[in-house]
Amino acid sequence: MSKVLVSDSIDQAGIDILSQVATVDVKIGLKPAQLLEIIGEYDALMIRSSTRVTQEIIEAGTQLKIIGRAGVGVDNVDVPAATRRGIVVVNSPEGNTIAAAEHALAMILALSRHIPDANASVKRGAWDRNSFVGAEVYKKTLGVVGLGKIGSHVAAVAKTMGMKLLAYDPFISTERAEQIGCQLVELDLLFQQADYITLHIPKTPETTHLINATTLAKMKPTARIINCARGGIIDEVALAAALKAGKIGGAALDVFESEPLGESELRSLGKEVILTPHLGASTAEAQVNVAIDVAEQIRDVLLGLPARSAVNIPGLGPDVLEELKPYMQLAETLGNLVGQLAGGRVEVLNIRLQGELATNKSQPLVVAALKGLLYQALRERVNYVNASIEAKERGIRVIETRDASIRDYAGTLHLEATGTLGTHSVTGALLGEREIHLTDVDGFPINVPPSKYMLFTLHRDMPGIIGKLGSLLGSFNVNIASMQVGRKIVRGDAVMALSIDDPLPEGILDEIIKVPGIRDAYTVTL
Ligand SMILES: NC(=O)c1ccc[n+]([C@@H]2O[C@H](COP(=O)([O-])OP(=O)(O)OC[C@H]3O[C@@H](n4cnc5c(N)ncnc54)[C@H](O)[C@@H]3O)[C@@H](O)[C@H]2O)c1
Ligand SMILES: O=C(O)[C@H](O)COP(=O)(O)O
Repeated sequence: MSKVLVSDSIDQAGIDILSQVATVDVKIGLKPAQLLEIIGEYDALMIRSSTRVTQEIIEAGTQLKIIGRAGVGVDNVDVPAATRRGIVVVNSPEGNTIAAAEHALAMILALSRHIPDANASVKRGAWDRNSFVGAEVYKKTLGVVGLGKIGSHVAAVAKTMGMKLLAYDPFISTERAEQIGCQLVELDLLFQQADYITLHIPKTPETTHLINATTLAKMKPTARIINCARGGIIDEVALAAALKAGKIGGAALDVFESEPLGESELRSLGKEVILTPHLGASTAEAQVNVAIDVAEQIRDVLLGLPARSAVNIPGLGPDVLEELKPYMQLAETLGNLVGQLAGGRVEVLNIRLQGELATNKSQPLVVAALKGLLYQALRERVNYVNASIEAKERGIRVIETRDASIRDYAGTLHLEATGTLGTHSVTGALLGEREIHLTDVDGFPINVPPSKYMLFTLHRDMPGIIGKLGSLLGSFNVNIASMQVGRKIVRGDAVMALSIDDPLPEGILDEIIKVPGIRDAYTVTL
């Protein structure tokens, strides 16, 4: 049975799903050295934002197949290191969207009405109604930096509170922003005009310290800034200095450059600052959502199925996956087959996506074909995550073409590879919902389902050749399960595809090509 390590606090709903297929160990609060010591035992790791999955951890995780992040941000995971090792990294892109957005909205209102400090003063026994006079958000300007899932929800709710909305997001169209009721503006203008600035962007090299002494100086002295996105987007030292000097009105932070927050000037500031310990996703509802979402993906990957929200398998979103799933196996089988026909050291792989597969959405099929192609060399070490990198590192030139006009089946895949045994090609399609059929080998039309052990011959179409091959195989005790000949013209060149029950014994290929009329023979194991 597989083993899963859960190293951050995850809702029981997720643990229950994992337990269907694996032994689950919940070990929260492990020190990096402790995690390093035990990670080698596990097939999957499930985390939130507290566990740092470094390159060292990934390298020690020799059995790891998947790292599941029960939340959105994967900045605590060395994703490139996982990708190189072929480990799938999955997250829950939407499970905590509402929770994080509502936390940001709560911060806006709490900051405006000094709720935390007023509450603390009453609890201390005071009844001070003068120190906590607040501000209304109605008719104020909210600047939303990052108009993605969370930013859009914040904007939509803020609109209903009567706020004017400005937004900055270089990757969002003006139309989309207008749909949400936001005016897209340049960042400087947003900084200058906003009464509230709320951040909903990822932490990237471009966004690190986006809020710094220079940008803070552009804001209104009354501006309040909210960060429920990622620590490090704000330069905390510069923010504390600006708050102290009265150059900015307030700040509400849920995330910090270093978590847990250590010694910080921010802790000593008054009611103009609210600090929460990374609680954006901490609602009962969000925790159930993310735990189920990620546990299901871990379960699927452990069962050999693809994950729907893998961050390191581009293009394999849930909708695409649903449509392409049956074709992934076809692409993999054809890749494996053509790789063996072409022999080792494949230099070029031509992939033509035909018929209904001739769309950009079919990109994962290219990855699946590469996975199949590399299987002979890498076995279980190649997967959807690292197939493209491995192909690149082996210097395989991949040429993709699309041809929607080829419509002999709904969708067909044509692969041609050049390797040590020359250039060979295969074409395949699905019959019915998911039955894989080879429809062409080396340009000769055939119609056979692939089987585990196969033999292909290139021969002259002439009387007696099938009988001679059958007798030869019989003399080596090889049982033929099915056989089909593909030819273009009578008595011209032809291809024979045989499914056999066992692997071909050593040396028999040399005997086969001695049969008069047979020019070449290839055996493959799929
Ligand atoms: N505090 C929490 O507990 C909590 C919970 C969930 C998510 N988050 C964080 O919130 C942030 C937003 O999450 P989301 O789900 O809305 O992500 P998302 O991907 O849906 O949206 C991010 C948006 O940022 C935009 N963007 C990227 N780079 C930008 C840049 N340089 N300037 C302006 N915009 C840029 C993108 O175009 C996108 O629209 C992430 O950092 C995520 O990790 C925090
Ligand atoms: O990226 C996220 O999903 C949030 O930062 C939530 O983090 P958490 O799961 O550790 O609460």
